[in-house]
Amino acid sequence: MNESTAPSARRLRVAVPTPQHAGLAGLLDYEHPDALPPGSLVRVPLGRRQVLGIVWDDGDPSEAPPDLKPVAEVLALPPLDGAWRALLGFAAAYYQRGLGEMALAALPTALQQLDNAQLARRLKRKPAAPVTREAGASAAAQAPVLNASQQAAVAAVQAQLALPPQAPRPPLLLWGVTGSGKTEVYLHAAALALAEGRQVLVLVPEINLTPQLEARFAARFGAERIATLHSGLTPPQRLRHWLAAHAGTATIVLGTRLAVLASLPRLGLIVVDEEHDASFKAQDGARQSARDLAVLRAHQARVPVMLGSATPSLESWHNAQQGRYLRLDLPDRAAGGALPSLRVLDLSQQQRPKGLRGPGATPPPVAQALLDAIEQRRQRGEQSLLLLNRRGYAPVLHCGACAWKSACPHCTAWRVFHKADRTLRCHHCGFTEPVPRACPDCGNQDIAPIGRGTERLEEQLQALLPEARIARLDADTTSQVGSLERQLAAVHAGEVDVLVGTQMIAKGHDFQRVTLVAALNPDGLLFSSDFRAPERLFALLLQAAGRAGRAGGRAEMWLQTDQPKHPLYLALARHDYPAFAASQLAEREAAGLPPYAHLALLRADSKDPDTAPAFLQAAAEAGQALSGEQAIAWYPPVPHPVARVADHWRWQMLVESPQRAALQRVLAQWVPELHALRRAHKGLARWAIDVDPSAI
Ligand SMILES: Nc1ncnc2c1ncn2[C@@H]1O[C@H](COP(=O)(O)OP(=O)(O)OP(=O)(O)O)[C@@H](O)[C@H]1O
Ligand SMILES: [Zn+2]
Repeated sequence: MNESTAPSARRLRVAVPTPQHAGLAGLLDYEHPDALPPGSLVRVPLGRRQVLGIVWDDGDPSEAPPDLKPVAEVLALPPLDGAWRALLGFAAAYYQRGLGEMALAALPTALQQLDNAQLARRLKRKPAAPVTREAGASAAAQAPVLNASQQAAVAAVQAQLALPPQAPRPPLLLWGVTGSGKTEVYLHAAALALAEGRQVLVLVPEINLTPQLEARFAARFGAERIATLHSGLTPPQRLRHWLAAHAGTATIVLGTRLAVLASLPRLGLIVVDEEHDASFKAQDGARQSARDLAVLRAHQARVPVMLGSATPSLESWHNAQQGRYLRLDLPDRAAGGALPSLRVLDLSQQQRPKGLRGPGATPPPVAQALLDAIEQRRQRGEQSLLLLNRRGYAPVLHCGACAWKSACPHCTAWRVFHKADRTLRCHHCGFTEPVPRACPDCGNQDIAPIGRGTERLEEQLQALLPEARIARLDADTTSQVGSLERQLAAVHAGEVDVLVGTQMIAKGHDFQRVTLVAALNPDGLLFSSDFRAPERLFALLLQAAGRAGRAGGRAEMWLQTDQPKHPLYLALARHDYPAFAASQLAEREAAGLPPYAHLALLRADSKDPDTAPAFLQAAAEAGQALSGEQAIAWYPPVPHPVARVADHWRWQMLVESPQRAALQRVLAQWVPELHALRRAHKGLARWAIDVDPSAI
């Protein structure tokens, strides 16, 4: 024992935000006179900076060497509990990230900047009232009487809540057709957990779905109990809501994928709505899946987790078939309406509508029969939704004289023509320029848009239906704070006859007057190279169809396609998700794809075209040498589907194994080698491992 160490000086292991690429696990030693409970938030010196850190485990006084740097400040906050630290520990290991990096990234950034006095003031404040229409609704909002299937689903949650801690709790997969009252099940299940004094975590895939769900929870339970966590909050808002969850004053925490890592000391139930949605998988940082972490978190915390969807992910469906998840079905619409019938329009058989002929006219956006159906709805005071999964006016501008096209100079992609502000915008790197008056290459004045996005659809439709009130909902029309809420309110109020939009209009909304939904150009996804594309397309179309006929009465879903007999569309027409899932799972099994195999991608970018593939090639060789007898397949590097973005060449290589544990073991051995290889490939801009990638 070192005599010069003060007897009370403690050595503490502190998680600090060192990036994984620095090669540090993220736990560094500091000293402090007192024992600090694990989970304490501290400020510590790191290099020349002072950073936020988390005391990770118990200190050891006997080992404290004399040269340790002292903890600079201890934040006056309750410590992060052991369950939270266990969750982060698992997540960092599973996604191959540094523990400190991942744990600190899960905390609000504003926590870095506040001193104890400021923090104390924040803690006294209540969470901000949610900004929603119904925010002021009384806490006594009426709950409908649940139907038998809903009751059975709620009973399953109740049974799990009553189990002793160590008893197994299979995740609950709530498979309910659109409009079957899944949200009502969540509300009742939440009430049970709240009644026991527990916190409820509700995850939704997209930020634009939070306002309406928040409104329903607020109407039932009171807005003051709710904290929201999503990327649309300002740093002070996010801090306030995070603190409310951490202190336990917020008993309902509702948010997008980042909310799964919130500190919830009294967690009692997790709900993942639209669990199939790809947005739950982060596309940067640790690239974690919030859905998968929700299942893990519930398991660790010994609380029920409910995954809800009309079109479950094939992974969850497979888990239910294997008996690992418990499936609960809501086969009927709660309010009594029938599911819409499908009308497939064979595009090759269609006539052009009047008024869109002559030179320069693009093919009609909607066939005449569909146009007539929309007009009939309008005259009856009903609404139509038109889905086109491409925003902007046209995906590319083109010069007829010299064949110039609006390529992005920084990416292997076209720049999209946006007519409203007359710009060409790259949707990959953001590079934006005014539209040239003439062809930049040959000076020809006649440069024309090719193809159609939502902006052009809106314009063309207005010409075809001059009396209709047409609105558009996409990332461009909803970029300003509050604009989404305003536009949705106009639709709910019946001030819109036809709503045109991207997938944003397809998900989750409880529109009461919509009786027709049309997908104008869905075929593209049928032939995508992404193995999950059919699953996504089926989910999107079924979700979209689900927006129609929610108040009862007859409703229709129209599809414009060149492939009227495609099996995916035939299954959709029967609303037959199980048949679709069975055929997809058979294909996945035959091809050795998830859920029958486990994947990881190593991605790398470089400014020059050669470094990234060379790094990946070396990485693949290093991997092969590691895996020995284990059942691991190492694939050669391939360019990313969009090969260059923002002047960087993007490459990736796939690692695959039929066993998740084997893949995890080999990845953990591989990562240190990658750090070494990275130093030997100076031109590499960045690299990252993506475990369970959403596309390959
Ligand atoms: N038991 C019930 N009795 C009467 N109406 C109900 C019942 N449960 C839900 N509803 C109503 O049915 C409609 C659809 O319910 P909800 O939005 O919960 O369905 P959902 O399954 O979440 O829908 P989706 O997945 O399509 O978004 C809502 O207007 C809701 O108020
Ligand atoms: Zn670009």
